[in-house]
Amino acid sequence: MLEGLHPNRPTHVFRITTDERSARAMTDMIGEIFDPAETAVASFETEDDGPWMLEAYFAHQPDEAAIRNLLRPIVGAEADKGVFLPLEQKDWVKSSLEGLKPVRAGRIFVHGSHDREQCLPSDIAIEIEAGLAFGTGHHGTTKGCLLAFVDELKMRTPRHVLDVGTGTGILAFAAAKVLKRPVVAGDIDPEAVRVARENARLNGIAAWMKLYVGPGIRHPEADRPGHFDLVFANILAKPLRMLASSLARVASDDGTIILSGLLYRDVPGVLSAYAHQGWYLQRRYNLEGWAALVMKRGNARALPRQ
Ligand SMILES: C[S@@+](CC[C@H](N)C(=O)[O-])C[C@H]1O[C@@H](n2cnc3c(N)ncnc32)[C@H](O)[C@@H]1O
Repeated sequence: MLEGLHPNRPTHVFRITTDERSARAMTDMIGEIFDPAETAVASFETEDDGPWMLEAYFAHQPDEAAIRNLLRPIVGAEADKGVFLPLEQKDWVKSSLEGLKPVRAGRIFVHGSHDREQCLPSDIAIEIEAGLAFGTGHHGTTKGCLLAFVDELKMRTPRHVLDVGTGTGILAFAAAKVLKRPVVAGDIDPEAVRVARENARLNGIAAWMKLYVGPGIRHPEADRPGHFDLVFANILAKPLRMLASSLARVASDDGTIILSGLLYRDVPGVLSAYAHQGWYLQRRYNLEGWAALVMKRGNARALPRQ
C-alpha cells in the first residue's frame, strides 16, 4: 500500500509510470471523476529526478477499458501500459499494525493490544484495533492532527468537539480522554463507525462517544450551528473543500478547525475554500508529504511549521 493514501477498503490498484506533467494531469482527472469515498489517487516521484508514478486505489473493481479511454488523451499509448491489479482482501491495517510501534504525540500514546505495557502512568493511552477502518496514528495525516491538538491544548481547552471522518475514532478518543467530555464523531462508512464503536468500548469511553453514520455533518448531533469549539476533519482535499461552509457553520466564533488529508499541493485550494468562509491558517504541520492545517476565524496570521 502506498504510504500516504486513504484507502476505503480498496480491492484494486491501477499503477502507471510516466512523467510529472502526465502524472499530475491523470491524478486530477481521476480525482475529479471518481467518488473520493471509493477512490484514492496520488502521484509521486519514484526517485530524485526519476520517473513519476500514479497509483489509484479503488473500492470496487474498476472499468479498466473506460479508465484507459479517459487517460489516453493525457498520456497517449502509455495508458495501455498501466496495470490494474487486484489487492489481497485481508485486514491489512490490522496486520500492518502488528509490526508497528506505538505512536506518541505529547502525552497521547496510541498503541495496539500488544504494546499496552509500554504506557507511562502519566500517558493518555488509546488502544486501537483498526480492523478495516483508517486511523492507527501512524499515518502523517492522523499524526499531524494529534500534534495540532496537543499544541492547541497549550493555548485553550476546548469543550465541544466534533470529528468528521472519524475512521477508527482515534482523534475523537484523544479529545474525549484528554478533555474528559463527550465528543461527537461521524463517518460516511458504516464499517468505520462500527470499528470506532468497538474501540470506544475497548477504551472505556463508549458513554462519551456520540457516533453517527453519514457524510459531513449530516446528523442532528453534528449539525449544531456555532456549537463546536474544536472540529477535526481528516478526509481528503475535495470533500474538505465541499464541507467548508458546513464546518464553518457548526464551529464557534472562537473555535478551531483542524483539517488534514491534504497533499502539499492541495493546500492552496483548501485554504481558499475556507477563506471564503472567513477562516484563515494559524498553524501548519507537514508530515511525510501530508499537511495538517489549524484554522481560525478572522484574520489569523499564518505560522508555518515543519
Ligand atoms: C483518512 S481517514 C481519517 C480517520 C481518522 N480520523 C484519522 O485521523 O486517522 C478519513 C475517513 O473519512 C471518512 N470520510 C470520507 N469522506 C467523508 C465524508 N464526506 N464525510 C464523513 N466521513 C468521510 C472515510 O470513510 C475515512 O474513515
